[in-house]
Amino acid sequence: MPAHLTKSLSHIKALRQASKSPWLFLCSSSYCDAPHKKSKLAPLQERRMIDRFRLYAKGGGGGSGCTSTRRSRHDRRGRPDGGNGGRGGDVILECSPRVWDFSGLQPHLLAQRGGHGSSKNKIGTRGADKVAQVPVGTVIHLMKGEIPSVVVSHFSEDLDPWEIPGMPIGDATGSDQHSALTSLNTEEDTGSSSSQPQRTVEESAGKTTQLGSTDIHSQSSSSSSESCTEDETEKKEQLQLNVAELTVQGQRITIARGGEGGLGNVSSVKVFDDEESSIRVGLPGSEAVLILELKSIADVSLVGMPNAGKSTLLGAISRAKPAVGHYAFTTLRPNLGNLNFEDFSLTVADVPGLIKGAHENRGLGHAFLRHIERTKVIAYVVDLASALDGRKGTPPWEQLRDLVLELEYHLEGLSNRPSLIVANKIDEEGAEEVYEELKRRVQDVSIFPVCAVLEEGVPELKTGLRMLVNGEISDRLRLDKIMVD
Ligand SMILES: Nc1nc2c(ncn2[C@@H]2O[C@H](COP(=O)(O)OP(=O)(O)OP(=O)(O)O)[C@@H](O)[C@H]2O)c(=O)[nH]1
Repeated sequence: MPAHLTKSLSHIKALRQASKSPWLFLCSSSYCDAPHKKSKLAPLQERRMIDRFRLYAKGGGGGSGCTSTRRSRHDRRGRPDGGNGGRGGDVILECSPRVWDFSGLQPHLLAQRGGHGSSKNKIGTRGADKVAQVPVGTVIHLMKGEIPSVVVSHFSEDLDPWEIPGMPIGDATGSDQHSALTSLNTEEDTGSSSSQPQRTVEESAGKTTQLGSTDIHSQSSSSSSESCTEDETEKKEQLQLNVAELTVQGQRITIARGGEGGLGNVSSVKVFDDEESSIRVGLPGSEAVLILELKSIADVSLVGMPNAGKSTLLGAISRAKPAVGHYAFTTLRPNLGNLNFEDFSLTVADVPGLIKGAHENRGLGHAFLRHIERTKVIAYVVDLASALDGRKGTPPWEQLRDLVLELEYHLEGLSNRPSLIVANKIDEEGAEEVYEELKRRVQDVSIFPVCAVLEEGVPELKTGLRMLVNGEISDRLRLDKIMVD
């Protein structure tokens, strides 16, 4: 036996012997455990969401048709009885609230190919669809391939007798479904979105509908340009079309279609010999390369520094139950809550805390600045008590200045939308004076003093939010209206 092996064997024997002694056993077991101990990962890195994802999808190829002849004693020449090949499966994206980002997605989605036809007229089996779940608020940019098509059959709600599947529907569900999959601008024709003609989508297994003309908000076009400036490589690859948005639970779109199966010789299609083989072979599935981008969709975003009390506030104004903690970045994902009025409801997103330098991807950075892009109204939440009693926090007016700057650095004009200020933690000692000072230093925008914990000032705030979303008031927080020392 080679010398080094003898040496290691004797080492193992020594360890075994040592483990019989209780003292040494403790030592050896702790030694053995060491490599299994989970290394402590930085929590933010560990849970950083994936909000952009490049996806390749390919539909399953069609199965081949069969060439077969059935002969019998009575029919010596025989009759063709080869069945057609089965159709390949589709690749489908399904909108689901169970997933929050794209971390669970595979970069290559391939659907199953169709089965081959066989004798006795048997048609090949249809290839299984590949269904991948994507979060609510997924925007799809197309780099290569066909425009995705809506799968209508998936919607579980029963249709009313007067509704025809696939027709544009006037009610809320229908309009949601309709607006959810709208063709967006190409980069080249940004700005001409509203005048784009209606696009018809090719039929996909008899389950497709027409895509409506685009009515995409200016934010989408700005986001497309923003996303491109952000990633140079994508720019080179020429992101040609931003094609769809998935906003309603259960929506499905086909991003790559399965190929049709080849014809069996039982089909009464006359073919010449040289065409024979090509017509029998199933067609390949379509291919697509997509960029998925996640943006949550809400009417109002609560924007504030970490620990300002945004999650507590969301819980106070809606039925949402976000995690609340006295440490920064308790919120790692935007929480959504519904604010219901008698005749109206609006969605509020609690966006994770922004810090100085968020536009350079500090803190939770870009991921959440993008969520703000998709909200109509901004509610700036400031902590009145952050600089009280010798605490080293930032006074509310400075918090506001930093927040506006971060939004503007991220995307010019992002802060220029209807806004209000929530002056939170009014219950703390000395907060009243800070609130008075805040009113003096910040002008032209409504300030609502609130104690989120005790739900004080919440009804007034709700009314303010409603009026902003409805467009009854349109205050904006402007940098030159914030007085900082
Ligand atoms: N005194 C007082 N404390 C509050 C109030 N609202 C929230 N807090 C406390 O402030 C701390 C932070 O609250 P969160 O709601 O987690 O703050 P957040 O802004 O969501 O924090 P991030 O998730 O880091 O962005 C918690 O300890 C809350 O209990 C309030 O009105 N008064």
